Order: sequence, then structure tokens, then C-alpha cells
Amino acid sequence: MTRGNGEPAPDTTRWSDPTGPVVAVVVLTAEPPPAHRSVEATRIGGRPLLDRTVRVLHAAGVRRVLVAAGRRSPDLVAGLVARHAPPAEPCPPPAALPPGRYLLVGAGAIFDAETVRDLAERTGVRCTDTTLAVADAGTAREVLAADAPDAALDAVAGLALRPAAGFATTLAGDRDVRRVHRALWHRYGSKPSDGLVCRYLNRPLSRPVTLLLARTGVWPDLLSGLSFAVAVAGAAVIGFGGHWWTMLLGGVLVQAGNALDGVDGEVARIGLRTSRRGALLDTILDRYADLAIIAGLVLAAGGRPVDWAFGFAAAAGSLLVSYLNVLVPDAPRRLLRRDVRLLLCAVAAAVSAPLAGLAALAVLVNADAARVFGMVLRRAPGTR
Ligand SMILES: Nc1ccn([C@@H]2O[C@H](COP(=O)(O)OP(=O)(O)OP(=O)(O)O)[C@@H](O)[C@H]2O)c(=O)n1
Ligand SMILES: O=P([O-])([O-])O[C@@H]1[C@@H](O)[C@H](O)[C@@H](O)[C@H](O)[C@@H]1O
Repeated sequence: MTRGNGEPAPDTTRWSDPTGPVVAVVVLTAEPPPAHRSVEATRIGGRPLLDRTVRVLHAAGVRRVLVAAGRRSPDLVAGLVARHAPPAEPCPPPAALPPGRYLLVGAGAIFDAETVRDLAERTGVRCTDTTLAVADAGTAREVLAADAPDAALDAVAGLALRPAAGFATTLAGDRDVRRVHRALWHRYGSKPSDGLVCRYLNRPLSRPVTLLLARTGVWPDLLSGLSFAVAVAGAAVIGFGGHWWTMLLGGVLVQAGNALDGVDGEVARIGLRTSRRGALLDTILDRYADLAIIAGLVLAAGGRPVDWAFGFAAAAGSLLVSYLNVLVPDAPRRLLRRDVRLLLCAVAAAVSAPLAGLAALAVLVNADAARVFGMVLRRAPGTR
């Protein structure tokens, strides 16, 4: 998994140490108190926690994942492991664990692959934050044979994680799910590439929606469609409304679509559901919505040739800026990303100044495209 964006990294690094490959053992908690859900029945990002744990361990390069349930029913483990796409197996009886190094993982541990890799680099180091511990077979046997293996694991975990070591926390019970989702949002909600409008306006607006939806396991592609629908509804209200208040409403809808544009990615990253197909769908729908909003402003301005001329320039420049963002991802100060462009359109609609908005957008996006093109031309030959 890559820091910051939550996407699984290609499974190229296999985690091993000089004594051989490390086997991870997920240690299920003791029987939960009556009226409480067991940790393994909890869903994080809409995905069963155990399923998430197994996926992250595999993404980190751990070859074998065993699930141990202490004195609880072996059928429970058999049922839990049977469902896993990245495979997990029931743990053999503690006495039968062969020599080697074991990564002991508390069932309530929520972490990313980077945390596991960091632990791997520092083999022998334990961490309390996530009840993850690297142990030899003797310690692993003792933990698994204990009456309450989760408490025994807590006792062997000793040192705290370094802050740079990836995401790690522990679900302290079934009432703790909200805190964990908030922590996951802080880790994976925003992206390093976020612009100012995205960071300080859109993400704070999308955060509560994401926290509400992430737990449901809703399909991120559906959320891409929702943000598209809201933006296009805004475009239609702007284009066909004909009153100052419809312009205001249209502006609000466009900005709502702008903020909702982040929800699909946030939900996908929190639930480990990012996909290339989703990223492509998001981009394609955004381009159609951008064009619809510009067409709405052209109609609102009166649809004269001058309105269409500025609309055409704004549309071409907007598409060009998005395209150049992909072609020249290292261009500094990407000021006119979609978050800024849509805010400009939303404000122009809200104050009933569609032509001024189109003209400003046309000048700004084309100037920005020219800036990036000029930057590439000035680069040394061979580095373009
Ligand atoms: N249906 C979707 C929508 C998004 N994503 C993921 O989320 C990312 C977009 O995240 P988001 O927070 O929406 O960022 P944006 O503001 O849309 O901008 P950008 O992709 O340029 O960072 C995509 O690249 C993709 O990895 C996804 O998997 N499935
Ligand atoms: O900001 P920009 O580069 O023009 O356009 C962006 C796309 O390239 C990106 O794929 C998508 O996820 C963003 O929501 C935004 O639409």
C-alpha cells in the first residue's frame, strides 16, 4: 500500500527475514461480553475487519496468514477463513507451530502494509498501538495457548510505533468504530496532490459525507455517478432556470458536486476499494460535467455568439489543463485544477455573472495551459 493514497502496492516485496518467511497469525479476541459484537464481526470501510487485515498482510508481502481463535470454536475460524479471497488458514494447535518468526496480529488491529513492512525492517520490535508483535515460535505458542490470547498478545507487545511507520490503531470495542473511521479519513481522505480549494473547502465538506457512507460499503463508482449527477443538475438549473434564484441554486449545486467529487475516492481508499476502472470513470464523468457546466453558463448568458466563443475557449482550456495534468504531472503550481475551476463557475452563477465567469475561466485556463507548455519547451532536450 502506498503512503497517503491507500492504494495497494504491487506485491513485489515478500516479507522474509534471515530465518525464513514470516507467517502472520491473526489472534481473535476472547468471547465478547453479552450484547457486544465480536471484533471479527465488525466492518471497517464496509469490509469485514478480518478480511481487511488479511488483504493488508498479503499486500505487505506476508505469504501465509493463519487465524487463531484460542478456546473459541474451531468452526468459527473455519467459517471466517473460508470466505477470504487472499487466502487465510486456520492456525494449527499452538504446540504444532514450527520454529520460525511469527507476526502476531490482534484481531482489532487496523494498519496498513507500510506498517507491516516497517516492522519487518525492524524484526523483533513490537508495537502496542496495533497489538502487532514479531515473536519467535515459543512466544507465539505461549500467546496462542493462553486462556485469553488477545490479552496475552497485549502483554507481549511492548514498544510504540514510530510516527513515520504508516497507519496503525486498534479497535477497542464495537463502540469504537467511529473513531477508527475518523482516523482512517485523516490518513487517507486527502491526497498530497490536493489544491487549496480542495484541501480547505472541498475536503472539509466531503468529510462528513464520507464518514457516513464509508461504513456502508457503498460502491465508489456509484458515488462518482452521484457527484456527476449533482454537477449536471447544477448545470441544467443554471442553463434553463432564468431567474437570479435559480442561478444561485445552480451555483450551490455545482459547488456541492465539486465537494462530492472527493467522496468516491475517500470511500474507496478507506475501504481498500480503489481501482483503475473507478479512477477512469471518475475522470471521464468529471470531463462531461465540466462541459455541461460551461454550456449551462453559456445559455444563462444568453447564448449569443460571444457567449459561445468564451464558452468554447473555457471548455477547450479546461480540457487542456486536465490533459496536461496527466501528461506533465510534475508541473509546479497546478493552480487551475478542477476544484478551482468549478468554484469559479459556481461563484459566477451564484452572483448571476455567467459571461464574466466564462471570460475569466477562458483566460485563466488557457494562460495556465500556455505556462505548462512553455515550461516543457524550456526543459533540456531529452527530459521532456
Ligand atoms: N469510483 C472511483 C473513484 C475514485 N477512485 C479512486 O480515487 C482516486 C480519486 O480520488 P479523489 O479523492 O476523488 O481525488 P480527486 O479530487 O478526484 O482528484 P485526483 O484523482 O486528481 O487526485 C482515483 O484516482 C482512484 O484511485 C476509485 O477507485 N473509484
Ligand atoms: O483537476 P484536473 O486534473 O483538471 O482533473 C482531475 C482529474 O484529472 C482526476 O482524474 C479526477 O479524479 C479529479 O476529480 C479531477 O477531475
